[in-house]
Amino acid sequence: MMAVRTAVGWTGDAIEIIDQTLLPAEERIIRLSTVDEVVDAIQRLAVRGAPAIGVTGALGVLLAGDDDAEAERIASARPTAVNLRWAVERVLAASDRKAEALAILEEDVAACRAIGSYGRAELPEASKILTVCNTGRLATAGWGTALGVVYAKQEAGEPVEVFACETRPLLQGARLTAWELDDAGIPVTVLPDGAAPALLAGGQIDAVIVGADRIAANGDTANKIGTYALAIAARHHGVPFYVAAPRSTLDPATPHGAVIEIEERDGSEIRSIAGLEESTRVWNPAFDVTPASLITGLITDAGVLRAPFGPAIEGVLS
Ligand SMILES: CSC[C@H]1O[C@H](OP(=O)(O)O)[C@H](O)[C@@H]1O
Repeated sequence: MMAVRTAVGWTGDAIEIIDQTLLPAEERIIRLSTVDEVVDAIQRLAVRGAPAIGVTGALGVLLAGDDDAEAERIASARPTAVNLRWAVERVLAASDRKAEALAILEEDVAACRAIGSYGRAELPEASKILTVCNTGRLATAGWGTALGVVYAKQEAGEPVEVFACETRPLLQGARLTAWELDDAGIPVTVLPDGAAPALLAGGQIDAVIVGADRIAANGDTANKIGTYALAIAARHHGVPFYVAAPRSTLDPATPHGAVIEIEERDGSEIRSIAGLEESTRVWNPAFDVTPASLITGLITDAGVLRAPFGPAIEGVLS
């Protein structure tokens, strides 16, 4: 079994993940020993979160043997998180693929800690943070990105409280962030996604911190659906809005947010909540794009990047 209770680990000949579809009711660790199992786990969000699926993809290449077509199935399992294809292609190009895959895992652990440290320095000592989706140890190989900032504050003995949007339709906030933070002894309040602007209007939130699935060269950021609405409300109420992500989520090949492919998921994820007929039409995008103009800073493992984001991103990737 995994020593560290994070999203993904390597046993030496298989991948182990926490099956996040079962949380919070059950913390079950499952083994992924084939490419089919890896693709299935990524697509049904048994393992999820841009950095975590990147690490899973990297380790998945080791299960694909020398069949690059099988590795491509992993890289294309979900389209929006840049980390997945980036990690698969980096391992495919390596002379020692196992060493490269394990290096990607260890780099993510270190990146999470660096993000935590840089993010902590951005916030008041006692902070109330609003977030969406899940960006903690269930979304990375380490302690998380946006939630990594929260864990860094806890580790430093600074008072921190989190308000977590439930994050419909799959409820990553209500099911996963609340479970993680309760487990860590960090105060967390779950709220309906639609209540976030009213919470921001109340003036008690010190910062909004979210994760990212792909950050374009100009700083436009794709993240869980609902993030854009948070950014608009935060700007309207003068609350700082940060995106926390490792450099592996920066995508210089994508010039701006309008060209980021947004994963559209099956309508059954919505219909099942409301008991809708199969004939009911549904639009179920998994992500949206927040324009760089609404972002206060990009908290990365190389520091906090500020506008103009283009040169700043180029600087940390050069
Ligand atoms: C550490 S950021 C992870 C990022 O991925 C999540 O999406 P999903 O749960 O569909 O994998 C969400 O966008 C998070 O911000």
